Amino acid sequence: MASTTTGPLSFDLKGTDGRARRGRVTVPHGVIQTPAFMPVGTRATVKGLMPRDLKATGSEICLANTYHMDISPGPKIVKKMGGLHEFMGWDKPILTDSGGYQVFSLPKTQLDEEGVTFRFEKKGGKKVKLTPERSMQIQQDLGADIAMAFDVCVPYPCDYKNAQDAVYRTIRWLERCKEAHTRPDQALFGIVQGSSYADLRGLSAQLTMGIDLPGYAIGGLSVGEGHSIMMAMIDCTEPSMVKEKPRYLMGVGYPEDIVEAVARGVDMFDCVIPTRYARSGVAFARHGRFRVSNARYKTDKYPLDTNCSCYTCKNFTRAYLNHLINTNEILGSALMTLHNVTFYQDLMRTIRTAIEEKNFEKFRVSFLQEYLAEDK
Ligand SMILES: CNc1nc2c(CCNCc3ccccc3)c3nc(N)[nH]c(=O)c3cc2[nH]1
Repeated sequence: MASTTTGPLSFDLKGTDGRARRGRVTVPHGVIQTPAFMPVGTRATVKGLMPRDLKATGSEICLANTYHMDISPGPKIVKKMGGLHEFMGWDKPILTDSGGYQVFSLPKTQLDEEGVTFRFEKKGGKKVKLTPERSMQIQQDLGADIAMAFDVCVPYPCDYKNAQDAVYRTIRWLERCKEAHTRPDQALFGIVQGSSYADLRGLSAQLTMGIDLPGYAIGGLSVGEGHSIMMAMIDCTEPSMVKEKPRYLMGVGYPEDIVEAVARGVDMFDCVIPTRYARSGVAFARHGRFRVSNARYKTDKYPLDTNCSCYTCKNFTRAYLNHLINTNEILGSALMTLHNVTFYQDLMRTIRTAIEEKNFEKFRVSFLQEYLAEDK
């Protein structure tokens, strides 16, 4: 087993099956078995789940967001309260994003070499500037185990020149992030960009690998390009990424995206899908996803997924969840979220076992066959 330690993060590559990898990430607050799914908790909470429930899903790490935390309550308060782990009552690993991606989705943002300026409407349209240095300061105050570099994630589609400019600016900003990042117990991850251009993906990967860091993310995907371009871009990027450090595909994704990305060498994932879809009444199961709020489930006495052993599936019927979601009851969001995140974590556990047993390809084919079957 190859083990690589860079600062506060160690990565053990325990085995491979084709390009799929079975590993383990160790950071100050604990161990993350990979391939891993990281539930998104934007404002220091995974919406609808108490930390004890989040643990029950099998989640070993959760995410919080710099941009949202900067607005409320502000990093200085979180720091004063002992940092994110103390503040949110989560003693396992945490990862924070840099805020770049979030501000790009806001209207009227302005980008220049210094950083990104955006208007924050809640403060009476006050202009706020996020820079590599400021993003590092906020993330160091928040105190997550892993911090993300401040990058430029271009929308899709994007013309070649803008995508190329974003690749070079992201590298210049990564240098500034590394310079500004001094917290010894926090790992900084670089982010590879390049939009949907194979040559820019390879260039960005090589330039990013040239900056020694504990781990690296594949950014700029899951922005509307669709599954096949996403997979093609992973194929352009992954071969240039160092094998002995973790690879994190940002913002991905549906179960079918995750399974196919694991097959291409990705170790870590994050996505709002299981939590956001739960709140809108969409449940995930082996045979695909379905909207339990649909009238056909009004008298359905079965659990969401008969294979699932989560608290929701052990105690409640689809009929009851149909009722809760259709009456907008808080319990509906909580029970659906608990199930969906458990489904994702059970999928990751099955993936890890399949890689260990060297039958990941067989698992990939059989999972996709059942999950994507038309006769839902
Ligand atoms: C959904 N598709 C997608 N998401 C992307 C993100 C955000 C990933 N989610 C992180 C998060 C963490 C805490 C709270 C909320 C979200 C990206 N982040 C960065 N920095 N760079 C990207 O290129 C980039 C690309 C993405 N595509």
